[in-house]
Formats: sequence, structure tokens, C-alpha cells
Amino acid sequence: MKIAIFGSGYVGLVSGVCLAELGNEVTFVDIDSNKLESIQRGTPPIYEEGLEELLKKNLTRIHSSSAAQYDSSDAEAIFICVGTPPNPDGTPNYKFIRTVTAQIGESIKKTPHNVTIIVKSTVLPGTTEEIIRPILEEHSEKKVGRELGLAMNPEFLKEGLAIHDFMNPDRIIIGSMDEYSREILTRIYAPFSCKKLHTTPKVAEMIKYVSNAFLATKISFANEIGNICKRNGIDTEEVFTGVGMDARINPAFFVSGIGFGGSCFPKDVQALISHATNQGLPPKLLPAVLSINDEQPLRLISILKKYIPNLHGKRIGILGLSFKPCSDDIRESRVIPILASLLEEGAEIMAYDPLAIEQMKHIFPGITYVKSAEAVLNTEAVLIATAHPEFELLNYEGKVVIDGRRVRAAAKGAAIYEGVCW
Ligand SMILES: NC(=O)C1=CN([C@@H]2O[C@H](COP(=O)(O)OP(=O)(O)OC[C@H]3O[C@@H](n4cnc5c(N)ncnc54)[C@H](O)[C@@H]3O)[C@@H](O)[C@H]2O)C=CC1
Ligand SMILES: O=C(O)[C@H]1O[C@H](OP(=O)(O)OP(=O)(O)OC[C@H]2O[C@@H](n3ccc(=O)[nH]c3=O)[C@H](O)[C@@H]2O)[C@H](O)[C@@H](O)[C@@H]1O
Repeated sequence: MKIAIFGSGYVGLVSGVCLAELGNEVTFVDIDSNKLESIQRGTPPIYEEGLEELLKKNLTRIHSSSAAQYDSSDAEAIFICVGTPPNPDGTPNYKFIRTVTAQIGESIKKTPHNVTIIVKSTVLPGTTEEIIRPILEEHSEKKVGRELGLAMNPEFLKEGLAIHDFMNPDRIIIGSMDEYSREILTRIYAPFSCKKLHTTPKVAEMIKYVSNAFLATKISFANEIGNICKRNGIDTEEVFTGVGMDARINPAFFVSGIGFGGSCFPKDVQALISHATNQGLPPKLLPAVLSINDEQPLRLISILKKYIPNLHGKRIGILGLSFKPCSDDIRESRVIPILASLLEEGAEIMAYDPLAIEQMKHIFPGITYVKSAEAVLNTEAVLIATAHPEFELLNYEGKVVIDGRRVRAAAKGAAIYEGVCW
């Protein structure tokens, strides 16, 4: 099938490359010409395990174009994968969605055959029908259900495991507005044998928010329980191993630590809170999920101060800057409040990350960044903020380590070791 992807970021690029791997012809469209050039060279603009090999392997089926030059004459399906960043009040900002929808509408005006537009960006319930549909119909001069298909198909991939997650989904949610888009999405996802739910766009949109809100809730719950377990000398991990053995509960996403970061959990939980509050239904549980998450990283500093009460002028090492292992993404990384707090206390920071140093330099240019994890160990105390696999290979002998992510080698080897909530 001839597919176009508008928005070639994490979701767009990974989805498009995987769709090419499945035999489709894929055209990437983006406003960032550098991204498009690097895709066309076979060099992904983001780090994601396996992405470069898959991109290079499928380059003959991969094309790129600016929005202005995009030729939709043979497109059958167009995915919208642009960002939906938060407004100051927490609701999603749809400026990229509106612009891209208008551009797609213009580009398909003269397309002689039916085209299906698929919203993959995370948008609040009602957005596909009430915001995207009218813009699309106005600019394309076509009607949904006649020459135009429109569907919402949320994406559930995780960064760092994005290719694996796209290729091995637990489920695929297809919220179509019309028979034509339902049929196109059924064809696109035919190679996948997982469960598929056909529903309305509004339900599909809500499934995405509820999934992220529930996973974030599980993490904050694990952290709150972890704090209680630590105070009582109980092994948090063992508790959740036992709890997770109940099939009704499931062991996934109970890893306690310094909380959840990333471009989606914090933003999507806040969006759901703001949306419900605007409707006169202010949630009680979800704000607690966020406040536990805000406090958790600062616990690392409180523990550190037990050993070094005055941090002024002290050299503190930081292992890990990205929001999760195997990713170069630092958006909402839990290390950001930790670094801010250490700087406020006058500490001298020495930080290392295998992938995310350049990104963090934009936020904290004054910190000393080092090229090896070993160098970080040459400090008065080390804080572990991301569980990069290589941190398991370090020799922590004689060191003071405060761990936010449960690195077993540190727990075994350090002279003084304390976990944030275990
Ligand atoms: N990052 C993730 O792991 C996941 C993200 N999502 C959702 O997917 C959406 C996209 O997220 P990301 O891929 O992380 O965003 P991103 O910021 O990495 O990528 C968005 C891309 O859209 C491009 N863009 C903006 N306006 C455009 C236009 N008019 N035409 C063409 N391209 C345009 C940007 O230049 C950028 O390359 C968001 O709604 C997010 O919540 C959903 C699941 C997973
Ligand atoms: O909507 C999205 O963008 C995506 O958000 C998350 O994926 P992602 O943020 O990429 O990564 P996760 O693996 O979920 O980790 C998020 C954060 O939670 C933390 N986490 C995760 C799991 C856990 O048990 N404990 C925990 O603290 C991680 O360290 C990380 O900071 C969801 O897992 C995806 O299903 C979803 O598609």
C-alpha cells in the first residue's frame, strides 16, 4: 500500500519504517528538512534500537517530501503523527494537528481516488470528529464517508523498544468513522495476529489516555508502597513479585524508583486531569499520581544529605540522564529536578550518559559531562538516575551510591549503598 506519514518524529519514523518493512511504500513528510535528509541517507535522526538497520534495509521503499511538495496522487493512507504538546493549562495544544490536517486536506483535494487519514497522535476524546474532521473536509472539499476515510489509531510503542513494540503489539485499536477507513486499516494491520478492537474514534482516543494514566498510576503506586516498604525494612521488589503473581494484577510496570519521565506519561495524565476538570469533574486520584512522581526524585537528594549534609562544593556523580534506559530522550527525565536541586545546593556535578549528554547540555550547560561512567565514580557520592545496562558492569567498590533505579552491581559492591525506595 502507498502510505504517507506526516510528522516523522519517534512515532512517525518508527511506524513508517516498520510499515515499509511490511512491504508498504512509505513517504515521510516533515517540516524539519534536516530530519528528512537524514532519513533519506539512511541515518535516523533519533536513536532507537534496530531502527538504523531497518531503515537502511527498506530505503528503496522509503521516500521523503516537504508538505508543500508532497504528491498525494497515489496515496491510499496518510498517518498524522505530529506532536500534541501541553498548553499552559495542561490540555493538549493542537496547533501542529490543525496545520498538518489543513495541509493534508489541500494535498488530497485533487486526488482522484479515496484516501484514508489516520490520526496516530495522542488527542483527547472527540478531537478526530470535532476538530480534525471539519478542517479536513473544508480543505480537501471531500466528505468523510464518501471520498474520504477518517480513523483514529492510537500508538502504544515505548521508546527504547519502539521497533519491537510496533512489530509485536499486544493489541491494535482501530477507531474508524466509516467503512472505508475500517477496511484500509484492516488491510494495513493484516500481518499482525494480535487482538484487534474496532471501535469509534472517541473510544480509541480515550483508550490511549486511560492506558497511559493506568500505567503511570501503577508506577506511582509502586513508589508509594516502595517508600513504606523501605521504612519497614521490607524488600519492595519481592513484594511486587508476589503481588504481580495475581493474574488480575499483572507484574508489569511495578518497578519502583525515582518515577516516570518521558514525553507522554506526565503530559497525558495532566491532559486527562485538565480535560475532566474543565468538564466539572476534577479527578482526585490522578493529581496524586503526579504529585508522588514529583516528590520521588527529590528523595534521592534527602538520602544523599544523610551522608553529606552540606553539598556546597562537593563533587557528586550522576549516572544516567535519559528518562529511561536505551534512549537518548531527556524529556521530563526525573534527573532534571535532581540536577536542579544539586545545583541549588552548590554541588559540583559530574554526569555521564551513554546517549543523552548532548541533549542535557541544552538544559544544564554548566555541568561537567564526562565520556565514561568510570570517571563519574571518582566523586564523593554517586546518584544513579537511569538503569542503563552498562551501569551493571561498573566496579562500585569503596563508593557511596544512592540508587534511584536498582542497579544490582551497585547494591552488591558499594561501600555505602541506599536505594530510593528499597
Ligand atoms: N514518543 C512516543 O513514544 C509516543 C508518542 N505518542 C504520541 O504521538 C505523537 C507524536 O509524538 P512524537 O513522535 O514523540 O513527537 P515528535 O516531536 O518526536 O515528532 C513530531 C514530528 O512532527 C513534525 N511536524 C510538526 N508539524 C508538522 C507538519 N505540519 N507537517 C509535517 N510534520 C510536522 C515535527 O517536525 C516532528 O518531527 C504525540 O501526540 C505523542 O503523544 C504516542 C505513543 C508513543
Ligand atoms: O504514549 C506514549 O508515549 C508511550 O508512553 C509509555 O512509553 P515510554 O514513555 O516511551 O516509556 P516507558 O517504558 O513506559 O517508561 C516511562 C517512564 O516510566 C518509568 N517506569 C516504567 C516502568 C516501571 O515499572 N517503572 C518506572 O519507573 C521509566 O523509567 C520511564 O521514566 C508507554 O509505556 C507506551 O505504551 C506509550 O505508547
